[in-house]
Amino acid sequence: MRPLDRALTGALAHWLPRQRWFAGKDRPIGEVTISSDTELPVAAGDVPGGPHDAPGAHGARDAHRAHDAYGAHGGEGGPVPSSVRHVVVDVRQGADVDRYQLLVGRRDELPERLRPGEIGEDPEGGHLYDAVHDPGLTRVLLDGIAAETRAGALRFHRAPGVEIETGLTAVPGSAEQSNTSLVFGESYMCKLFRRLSPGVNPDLEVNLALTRAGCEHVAGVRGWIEMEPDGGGEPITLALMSEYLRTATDGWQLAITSVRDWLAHPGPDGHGRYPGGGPGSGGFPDPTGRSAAGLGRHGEVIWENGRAAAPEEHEQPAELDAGGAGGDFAAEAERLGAATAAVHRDLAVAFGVTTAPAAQVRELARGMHRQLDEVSAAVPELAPHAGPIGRAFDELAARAADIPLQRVHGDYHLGQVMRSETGWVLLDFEGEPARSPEERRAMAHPLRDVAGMLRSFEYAARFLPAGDASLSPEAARGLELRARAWADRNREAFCRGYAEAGGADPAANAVLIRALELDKAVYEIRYEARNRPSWLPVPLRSLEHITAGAG
Ligand SMILES: Nc1ncnc2c1ncn2[C@@H]1O[C@H](COP(=O)(O)OP(=O)(O)O)[C@@H](O)[C@H]1O
Ligand SMILES: O=P(O)(O)O[C@H]1O[C@H](CO)[C@@H](O[C@H]2O[C@H](CO)[C@@H](O)[C@H](O)[C@H]2O)[C@H](O)[C@H]1O
Repeated sequence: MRPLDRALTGALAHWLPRQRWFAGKDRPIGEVTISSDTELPVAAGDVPGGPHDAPGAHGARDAHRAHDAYGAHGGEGGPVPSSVRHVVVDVRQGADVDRYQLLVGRRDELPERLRPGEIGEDPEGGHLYDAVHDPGLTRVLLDGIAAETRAGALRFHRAPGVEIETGLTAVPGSAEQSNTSLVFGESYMCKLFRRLSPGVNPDLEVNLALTRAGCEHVAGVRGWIEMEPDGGGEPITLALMSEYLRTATDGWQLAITSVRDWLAHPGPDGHGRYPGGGPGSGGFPDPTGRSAAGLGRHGEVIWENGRAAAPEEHEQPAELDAGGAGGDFAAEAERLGAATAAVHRDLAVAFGVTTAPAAQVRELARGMHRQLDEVSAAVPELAPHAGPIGRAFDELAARAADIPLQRVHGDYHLGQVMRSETGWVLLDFEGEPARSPEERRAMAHPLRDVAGMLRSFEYAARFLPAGDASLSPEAARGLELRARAWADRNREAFCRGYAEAGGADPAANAVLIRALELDKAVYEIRYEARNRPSWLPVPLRSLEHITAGAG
């Protein structure tokens, strides 16, 4: 192995667990090996910070000369590379080996803006860094798609009939996400799938099919990148480039804004404050400067039904009507339900529908139990809820009947939808990142997506207070009552919109949807433990509510 590669793999063992998209934060890394390494030459161009933008960038035109590629002088932080390495690494953690892709740049000196992406040092001098933050280098992706380039095993594709505008600067997306997205100008969003799976990525497969079907609820596909595997077989999808929804707003942000309004909503006594700021934030002051009604200075319940409060745990006081606050989300939730039903209809046409016999439903319930056992063993906080959750799965098995199956979104939540000026757009048909490729592409009952979105309403409602460790138990209980009111209102509106637009009625499938929702909650517990441990209280609080009284 070259000293440079040894340095890179050694540094990655420390760097990878600190990345948001790295899925194995709960286990130590045994070994990192490079499975593919392709140098991508960056063509001359006008992108700010690009190789030819640096004063004195002599030698940069010959992209194949490794030293010159990194060795020209001048510009902010020294020489600007004229090529970037596309590296695929295998990461061994115990018996598991996961494959990740990286764009690795090398500079003699790292400018300030690239320092957060530093991976490690080159033994011959200089720094290796995550090149997704370097617009001078990431343009190679856009240029490659525009020109349908081939480089080593990499294949760049343009969507049929699409012209690509080049010369756009890429900025990494700022959203909370499992992959890395680059926004080119205001035109394209290119998502680099960080953890690679064999074969076509369902996000590409489904988005292409829905784009071809003229579905108005997806971002149109503009291109993609894939890699031919060693020894042949189906190409591995590396990236998907879609139309950038410039004016659209993330569903999660819209929902959180609504929740914030609701928590700050004044009530009859004029008391209270809005205390929370989300997991790990330590809280922040009431942005409205006024008091939240129903809640005391520390968020505790101080009024209910016009008197001092001491509600039963499951009581829903009349004042806790989440429709009363400004920024009510229910009309949007209903529209989102209708858009979801429309996409399910298009998916059914594009990929077909099959019937799962009752025996398969019982197998589904067994799979839910298996996941519950695994996650309960790994995350002790789940154990107290395992009994009621398991009983919901048993009930699904006991009442099993034939159900229809089709392709679905598979990991549906508020961060996967955007509200554009024309309506809701669904994103990211990749399925749950922790599932196997076969599971991600498997057909499922469409209510699985409905259950996913119901979980997301539970998350949005609790996200702000969940991170505030300074709340007294009573204050936390007061905020929990408010969270429930918001979640219930939006859950109901979403389900109504879904059923009225022709989707299966969740109310008529109560056993199935409860099992699906609890199964998703168990998945979330594992997801948070592995990826964002500070978020664990969010699904746990919701589980406390959902499983309370279930025996
Ligand atoms: N086509 C697009 N236009 C604008 N923003 C987008 C687009 N696709 C995704 N986003 C934004 O990026 C975020 C992450 O995208 P997503 O596809 O869910 O990535 P990941 O698989 O990494 O979670 C979304 O929540 C949304 O805010
Ligand atoms: O968007 P991804 O495909 O990467 O999905 C994974 O990450 C999600 C978080 O980014 C995670 O979603 C969970 O957190 C959301 C809030 O951030 C919440 O709205 C969802 O309901 C909750 O499941 C998702 O589970 C995971 O697969």
